[in-house]
Amino acid sequence: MQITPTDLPDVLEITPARFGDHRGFFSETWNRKALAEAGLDIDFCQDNHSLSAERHTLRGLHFQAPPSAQDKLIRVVAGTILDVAVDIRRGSPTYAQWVAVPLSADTGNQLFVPKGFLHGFLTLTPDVQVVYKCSDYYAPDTDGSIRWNDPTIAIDWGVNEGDVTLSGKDADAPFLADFDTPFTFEAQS
Ligand SMILES: Cc1cn([C@H]2C[C@H](O)[C@@H](COP(=O)(O)OP(=O)(O)O[C@H]3O[C@@H](C)C(=O)[C@@H](O)[C@H]3O)O2)c(=O)[nH]c1=O
Repeated sequence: MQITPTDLPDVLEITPARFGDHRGFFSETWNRKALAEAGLDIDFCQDNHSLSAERHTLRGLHFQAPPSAQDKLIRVVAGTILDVAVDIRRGSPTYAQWVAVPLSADTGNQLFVPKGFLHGFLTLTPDVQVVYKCSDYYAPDTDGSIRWNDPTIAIDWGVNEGDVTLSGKDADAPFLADFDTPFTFEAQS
């Protein structure tokens, strides 16, 4: 397993080992002990799986507010996405900054997105299936979205507004400037 920090220190790219043979490959996609030894002992309790049929489907930018905030470990089992995390922790030195990491079924790489970050992805191929682990249960009352093309965040998605497929909730999501973030930055001691 290889763990690579991104430009946002708490967002990590994780690439599990794959053992290939004449049949294909085998990979441990999550091993709690191995991740705990790397400093990520997360008590995941829910697995999610989504299918996005069209290329350039965009889901995001999502969060669940405390007390139902979620750490997420995201991977792709069919196709390729551009996976994005945005720091929305009040007082963070990287507030409103984003990272984008391509995740693909071919490489099996994963993104760890902690509490306090927005998460979203753009599909780069048709028929994309994304699976991810969450550290808290779905809580619709605390579920929220920030506009995917928020001008303050200014993510370079590489697509034009008219070219993306969005849910109604995401198309009408508020902008960051109109949003009082429920997350506070906690400096590491
Ligand atoms: C997220 C979620 C949704 N649902 C339901 C609510 C709704 O009827 C249907 C579709 O929900 P959404 O439109 O919110 O699905 P989607 O847009 O795929 O939402 C997901 O986007 C990615 C980027 C994330 O990071 C996830 O945490 C989640 O927010 O599924 C659950 O039952 N459990 C869940 O955990």
